Amino acid sequence: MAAEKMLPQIFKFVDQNVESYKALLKEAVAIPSVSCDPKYRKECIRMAHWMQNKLKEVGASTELRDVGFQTIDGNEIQLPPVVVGSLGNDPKKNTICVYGHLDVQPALKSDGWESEPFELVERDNKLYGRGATDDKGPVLGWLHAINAYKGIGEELPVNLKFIFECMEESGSEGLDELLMEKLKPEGFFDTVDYVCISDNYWLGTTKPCITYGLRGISYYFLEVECAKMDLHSGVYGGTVHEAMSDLIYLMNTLVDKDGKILITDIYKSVAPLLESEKKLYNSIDFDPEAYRKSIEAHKLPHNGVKEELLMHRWRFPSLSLHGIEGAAFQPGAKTVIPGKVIGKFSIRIVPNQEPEEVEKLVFDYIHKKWAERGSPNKMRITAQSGRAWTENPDHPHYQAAARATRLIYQTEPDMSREGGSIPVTITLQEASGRNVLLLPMGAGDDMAHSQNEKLNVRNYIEGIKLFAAYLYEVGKLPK
Ligand SMILES: C[C@H](N)C(=O)N[C@@H](Cc1c[nH]cn1)C(=O)O
Ligand SMILES: [Zn+2]
Ligand SMILES: [Zn+2]
Repeated sequence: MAAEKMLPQIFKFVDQNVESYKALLKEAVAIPSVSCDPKYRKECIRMAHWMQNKLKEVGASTELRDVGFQTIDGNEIQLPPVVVGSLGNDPKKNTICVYGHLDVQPALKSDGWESEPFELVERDNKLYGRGATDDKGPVLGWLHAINAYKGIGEELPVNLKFIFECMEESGSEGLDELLMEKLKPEGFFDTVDYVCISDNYWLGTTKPCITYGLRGISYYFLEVECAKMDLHSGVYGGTVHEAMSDLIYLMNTLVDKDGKILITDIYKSVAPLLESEKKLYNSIDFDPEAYRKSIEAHKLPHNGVKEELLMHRWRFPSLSLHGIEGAAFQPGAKTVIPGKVIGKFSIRIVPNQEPEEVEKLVFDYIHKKWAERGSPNKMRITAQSGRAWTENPDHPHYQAAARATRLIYQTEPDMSREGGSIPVTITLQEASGRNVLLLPMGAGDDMAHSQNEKLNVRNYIEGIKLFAAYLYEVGKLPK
């Protein structure tokens, strides 16, 4: 069928199937595939099986690849399998490798959700539920786009390969090894021409973007132990060196009130800002005041200057303090001295910071501060890290995605970077040796990881059309 006719037919098919797309997302959201909590590991495994079946239903050949075990507190825990698949092997067609993740961040209604997080609910044309935008909606978008071609009786314009994991929110354990030591030697990437990931968001709420950079992440667990058990503060207070005081001391040495990281030499290897790069930020559509209002922040740092905010979100490192395990976080006046506390913080790392180098700087700094503290308690710090990634956005692959975006949204997409991390992206770039592109489905106010995560119905449905148009545009690229 001629292109002018085929895509409009696909779009019509998509519009006719909106309810079934919502229903499938509801099914996926109902599986609480929280990867960071071993309590939910069975659900992550169930999620991988669910996805394998869905891929089979669209005609893909699939397998579940075992990636071994994870050690938590000395216990070996089975990692969820990675869903690997392929659809089509026509040597005349381009092949796209699509990656996505099926695991989610934890969520409880009591965190402040308006409805049950694992029950997809529609309110005001928005689909609320954990994983709706990160990343179950986008992953299902690929299935629906494939189905739409089938639905109008058309062949897919490309061959597809799939990698769907269930540990992305927890450092993608085991995935790099699967890619580099198994799939690559087996020839999985030999026919891959392009890699596409839909696991980030537009910068704002109206303008689409295509993303060519991600920050990496270096995540730390800082443990201080003063006793083998929690202690009554009335009985033991004044007679022990408290672990919590030591931890707060250490955590308070990491970053100043304006967000400047205080770790010695941490900025040393950050890629210098070039004049040519500086200019890129001027043209990006980003309204700091709307951004501030959307999160109800009192004031933004960097004097609220657009370019500065974007640079500090995309190309400079930031350090966040996340929480303390073992602390009395529940409501009520608990009078306990915790025996052991684990402070959690992370640094979003950027080109040209390497995780090993950052980890060493952090460890050295913490050990120095610990020596200065002079506490007799036991202190231990561990880390898990993923690298930053950037790509060439002038590549024909990006031009194809821009054409698809213009067709769906009738506007020129911004070329953006992303402050978040998808640890496997750079590994996919290295394993395939091909151009990698991030094609976001959701909007900038979707609140991934937060309370009331949502995906706009419009973003979901137009996103499915965008994926279908992207497959078509990549299909036209010379082989
Ligand atoms: C951008 C992506 N959707 C995402 O949310 N990634 C996580 C990855 C991560 C790594 N360690 C823990 N989570 C993120 O950026 O936080
Ligand atoms: Zn996430
Ligand atoms: Zn994600």
